[in-house]
Amino acid sequence: MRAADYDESDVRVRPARGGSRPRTKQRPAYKQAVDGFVTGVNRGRYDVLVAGRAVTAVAARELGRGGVVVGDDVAVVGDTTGGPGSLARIVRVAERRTLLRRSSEDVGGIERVLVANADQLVVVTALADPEPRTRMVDRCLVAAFEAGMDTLLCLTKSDLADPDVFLAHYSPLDVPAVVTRRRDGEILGQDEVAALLRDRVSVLVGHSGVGKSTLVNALVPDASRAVGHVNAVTGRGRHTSTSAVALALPDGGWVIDTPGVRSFGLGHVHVDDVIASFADLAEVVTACPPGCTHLAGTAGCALDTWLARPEVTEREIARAESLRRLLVSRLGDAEPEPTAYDGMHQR
Ligand SMILES: Nc1nc2c(ncn2[C@@H]2O[C@H](COP(=O)(O)OP(=O)(O)OP(=O)(O)O)[C@@H](O)[C@H]2O)c(=O)[nH]1
Ligand SMILES: [Zn+2]
Repeated sequence: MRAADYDESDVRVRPARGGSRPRTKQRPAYKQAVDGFVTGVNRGRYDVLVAGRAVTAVAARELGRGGVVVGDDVAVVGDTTGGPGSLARIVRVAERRTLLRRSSEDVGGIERVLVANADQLVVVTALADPEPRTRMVDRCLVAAFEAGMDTLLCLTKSDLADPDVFLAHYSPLDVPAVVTRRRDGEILGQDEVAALLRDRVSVLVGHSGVGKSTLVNALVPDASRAVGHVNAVTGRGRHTSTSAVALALPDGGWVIDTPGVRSFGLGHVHVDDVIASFADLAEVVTACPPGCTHLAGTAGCALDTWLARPEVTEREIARAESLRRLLVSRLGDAEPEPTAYDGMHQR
């Protein structure tokens, strides 16, 4: 959506109390609105990139609390010079292409949008030190499937452990993977990662210590400066923030780092959201009884019938098992006890 498409008629008008006639109080015309891209959120202030300038903005009240998130394409009015002390106003949020959400299990399952419009979720996992947590990886993949995002596994520290067992575990899911390792103080495989991120908006998630910062700093040469800089308006260092921040990649595209996100509450995810990412199996389960959970041994589940075919292939069995594993990972807690990944062989 371009800014030129906005005008007064786009502004949501609250219906007047006690009558059907909408309030026609003087509203600003937004013909002057310009396009922006939200790169950060900090205590009610938004960092918006407008024509290459970093602009600080507030959000119009009608957009609601949490109505603007990192990754949003917005229309902005007011002072968009980006000069010291300048403040612009976000008046409109464009329709979102994807929506990465989490539900908080503690606050009655309220769901919160984390990032808008991202193309892919990059799950960063160390092959050792710390040990990979496959359940956490599974839950990230489920969140990405629900969000409508592509997925990428980024396996770090292959200098410490062989990636083969991990890769074999995930191959039935057809999730692309890239492996990095350190040699002589240099991280190898970074160019491959950069190529997979080019011209796309990628959200990076990963547990503490997996090497995510190392990767981000290598991909975005001035990342530490961007993250550490002190906000001109609030006077606070942005590194104190735990919310997502979008960093421009030198060759095009964005990396969205999520320092506060270690897990996903998946209470908002439905069985169908997961199955939709398995076109072949989605076809099979159309024969299931209504409300089928598709878990092994569920009465009447068409997956079991399909798996019992004499001509069933090993690959089909592996895919069905992987799907069922993801469906189970959707249940349960967001923060399980850390478990060592069995079957992993360290060098
Ligand atoms: N052996 C090995 N160590 C690595 C590799 N990449 C990063 N490390 C080390 O792993 C440790 C953690 O790396 P960070 O980049 O700080 O990890 P992080 O995921 O950002 O962790 P937090 O900062 O806690 O969120 C550091 O000591 C890195 O030097 C790698 O490929 N191989
Ligand atoms: Zn079923």
